[in-house]
Amino acid sequence: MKIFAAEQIYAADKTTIKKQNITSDVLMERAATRLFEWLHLRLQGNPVKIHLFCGIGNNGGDGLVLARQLKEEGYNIAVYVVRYSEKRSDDFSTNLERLKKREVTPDVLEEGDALPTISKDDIIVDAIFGLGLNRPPDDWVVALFEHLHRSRAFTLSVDIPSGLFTDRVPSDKKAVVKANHTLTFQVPKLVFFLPKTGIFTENWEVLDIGLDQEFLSTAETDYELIGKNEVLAFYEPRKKYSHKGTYGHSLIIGGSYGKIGAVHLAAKACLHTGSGLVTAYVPQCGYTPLQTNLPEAMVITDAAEKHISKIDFDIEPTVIGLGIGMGKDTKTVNALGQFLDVNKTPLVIDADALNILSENEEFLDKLPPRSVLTPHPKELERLIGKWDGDFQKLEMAKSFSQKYDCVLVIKGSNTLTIYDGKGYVNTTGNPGMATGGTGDVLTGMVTGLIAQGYPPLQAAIFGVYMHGEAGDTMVEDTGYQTLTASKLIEGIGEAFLDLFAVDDDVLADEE
Ligand SMILES: NC(=O)C1=CN([C@@H]2O[C@H](COP(=O)(O)OP(=O)(O)OC[C@H]3O[C@@H](n4cnc5c(N)ncnc54)[C@H](OP(=O)(O)O)[C@@H]3O)[C@@H](O)[C@H]2O)[C@@H](O)CC1
Ligand SMILES: Nc1ncnc2c1ncn2[C@@H]1O[C@H](COP(=O)(O)OP(=O)(O)O)[C@@H](O)[C@H]1O
Ligand SMILES: [K+]
Repeated sequence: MKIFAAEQIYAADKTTIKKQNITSDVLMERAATRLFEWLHLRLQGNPVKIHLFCGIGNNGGDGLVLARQLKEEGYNIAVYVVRYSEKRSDDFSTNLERLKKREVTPDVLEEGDALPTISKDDIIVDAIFGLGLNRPPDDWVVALFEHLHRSRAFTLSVDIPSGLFTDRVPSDKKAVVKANHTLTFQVPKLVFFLPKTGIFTENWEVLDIGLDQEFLSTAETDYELIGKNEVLAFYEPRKKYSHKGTYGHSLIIGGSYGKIGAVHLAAKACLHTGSGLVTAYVPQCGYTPLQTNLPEAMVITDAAEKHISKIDFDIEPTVIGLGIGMGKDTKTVNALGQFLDVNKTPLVIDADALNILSENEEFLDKLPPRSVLTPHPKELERLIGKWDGDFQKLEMAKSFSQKYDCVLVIKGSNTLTIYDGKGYVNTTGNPGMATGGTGDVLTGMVTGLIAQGYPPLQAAIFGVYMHGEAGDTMVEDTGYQTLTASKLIEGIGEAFLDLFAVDDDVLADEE
């Protein structure tokens, strides 16, 4: 699913109004009707008090239309106009008049006014600011946001939590409404997925308001949200007359004394993702544990006992996963530099190999085109330098990826894959995966996909999705705390099966 920038959404609005020959008022009515239907379906006439806080722009207009529809259905509402500006949008004004005709006159809240009492069992609808926010809210509006938060009432934000910009991180966390749920129009917003801005809404949901389909499908966007539909398009079925040679040979290079487990996890994940053959290249201390515990994998050992001192092998791998548990011993650093001088095989690079690249920038020029780099945020900072906010981070990551022609997988709660100026936002995964070794599993999975012929960008996007899906499948049995990296590997098979599972609601429709 595409993620549109605010200007593109305004453009989609305009196109829709023109092509469907409707007014902006009709579009607002349609949007707010979707909000009403969502609430009504859940509340079923429940007399709970609903406080609707409306700004003076179109986000506020949506709130007023919702208030009118709730009133008509007999709900217990209180409506406030948060008068943070003298201006009013036309559709706001039209709908204020309509509401007044239904004998609902909103309380106007201005600087210095007493704030309404809200009980924690009430519901707050936040329609204060939408996509039009262009500067931080005034202090008294921030005080209102804090008042809403202190009430602990369920907070439903319209389109976007008020105070959240679509293109920058707010400098003051208090200046944003903390939403329990956001009902966003037509398309998800990038800020829902970034670490410093995603925290302002616990959940989000898209409401289809019928914007012009042609505009939506033809517009180019900088970001895309990756779910099952997107990765299904990449999936390559296994062929009946295939053999292990068909699915590539992965070489996993890494490990050091005390960190052989990392290679074990990556090699095992690689096998579970379908690589035809897997060989591990480790220091000698890794030989016995790997041969004992992972009989499917072959093992090549370095001359050194405890760390990699030379990367030299006489096999011809399809792809190499490099760096997990490798350490940064001087000999290992030299071995990596010498290896990159001669290597032509596609690479997936993680962990200590990334740190070595950060400290030896000249190595970056030696990477084969479209190498996949999988940094967590700290490794990313070492690679691209410090950033100021998530948006600058993304711009820096895009430049880095372009400069070195690499696929950059920024790991995190919503892992973001960057390539060729575009970002792919993953939707699977859970906090149970925040535990040692899960990144090694991802390296193995992406390596295994490239071995089977997936191009590096697709392998990264698909691997990240499947890794998160494996975590989501397993966490149902283990709970967050017990979801270890080994458990994650056990979930990879389920993640593949799930790609073709028919959703329960589809089955129900057919019955
Ligand atoms: N296709 C869709 O998705 C549809 C979207 N719709 C809805 O429209 C919403 C966007 O509406 P919007 O453009 O009127 O913006 P919104 O945020 O309501 O108004 C803010 C206004 O306040 C001002 N202002 C800004 N910052 C300020 C500040 N800090 N302190 C004080 N003032 C400030 C600024 O004016 P300024 O003062 O800068 O001239 C601005 O005009 C969107 O989120 C969705 O809810 C639906 O109705 C239909 C379909
Ligand atoms: N809160 C979270 N939600 C979803 N995925 C997460 C979360 N925390 C971590 N992960 C995932 O777990 C993996 C952790 O990788 P990494 O930090 O490299 O761990 P390690 O080095 O121990 O293997 C990444 O793929 C990351 O996206
Ligand atoms: K809002």
